[in-house]
Amino acid sequence: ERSGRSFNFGAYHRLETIYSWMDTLVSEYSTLVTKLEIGRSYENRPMYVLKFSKGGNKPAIWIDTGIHSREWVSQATGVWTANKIATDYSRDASLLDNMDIYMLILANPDGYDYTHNNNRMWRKTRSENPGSMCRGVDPNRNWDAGFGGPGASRNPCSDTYHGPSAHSEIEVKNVVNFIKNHGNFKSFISVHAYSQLLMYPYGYSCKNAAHQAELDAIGTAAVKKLTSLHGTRYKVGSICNIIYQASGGSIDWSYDEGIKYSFAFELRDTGNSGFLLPPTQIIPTASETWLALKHIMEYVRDH
Ligand SMILES: O=C(CO)C[C@@H](Cc1ccccc1)C(=O)O
Ligand SMILES: [Zn+2]
Repeated sequence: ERSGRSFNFGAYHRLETIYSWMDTLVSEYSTLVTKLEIGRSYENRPMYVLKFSKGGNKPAIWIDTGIHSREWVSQATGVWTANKIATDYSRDASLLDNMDIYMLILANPDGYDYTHNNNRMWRKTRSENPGSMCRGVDPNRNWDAGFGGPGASRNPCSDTYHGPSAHSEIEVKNVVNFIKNHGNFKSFISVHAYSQLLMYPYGYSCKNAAHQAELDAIGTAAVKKLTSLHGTRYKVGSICNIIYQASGGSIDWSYDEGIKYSFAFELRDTGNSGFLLPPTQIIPTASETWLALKHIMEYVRDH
């Protein structure tokens, strides 16, 4: 069946359902979308990346959702966005004439499964920590960017535990290897929830990034378009300045790798529902976020 028609984009789905939906998307848009396995998780679940391309290997944009498993509107937005890219660009291919887009919708599959079957509020990976009863590393503190600095915990029982070493988590290592092997990413976008923020580096320190003014201008323009749809208000700024100091974050690593256009979204809401955002808000959230994503991607294409 056509993935776009029978699949309910306005609901939160289990891991298996999202995986099988990916296969219907690929089969339906086989000239545009391919599915790559970039590695496996700690519990041996495949990490599938969807590649959107008109052929060959062009300068690329990375989008990951669901790195923190409890932030369900992030993965749901990833699913909606993948479908949107496929449906829009199988007709109007302007963006994909010059760029490829890679989407990792389930960046933390073990954690996502755990939120459905055990603990809805689980955030981290599910790796075992030697010498501790507590499991999991915060995958957004595990990157080699100010690793182990302020804004992460050395306590395995903490939700911001940075892990024994940078890239200790296979879920992080798989992405690092993929990005390095590809070697031509221009943009790295990581999607979280909640707080309604569009952030750029750095988190590991409150110093200005070299391209701070440009990133701020892009973010401000992107958020203006987002707000135009449903009036949702976002703040723009560096991670350290508008949320808190956080070391070992993914977009700090990508920026310091030379991927200039590195951003992190914090989707709806501002705390009323928090991580338990009602499914009725999935499509409005994904739709408004698309306007910001599209702005960023078109800017990257043109610069
Ligand atoms: O999960 C969060 C709730 O989405 C906030 C994010 C804020 C953040 C986002 C990107 C890089 C570093 C920190 C986090 O603490 O990792
Ligand atoms: Zn998060």
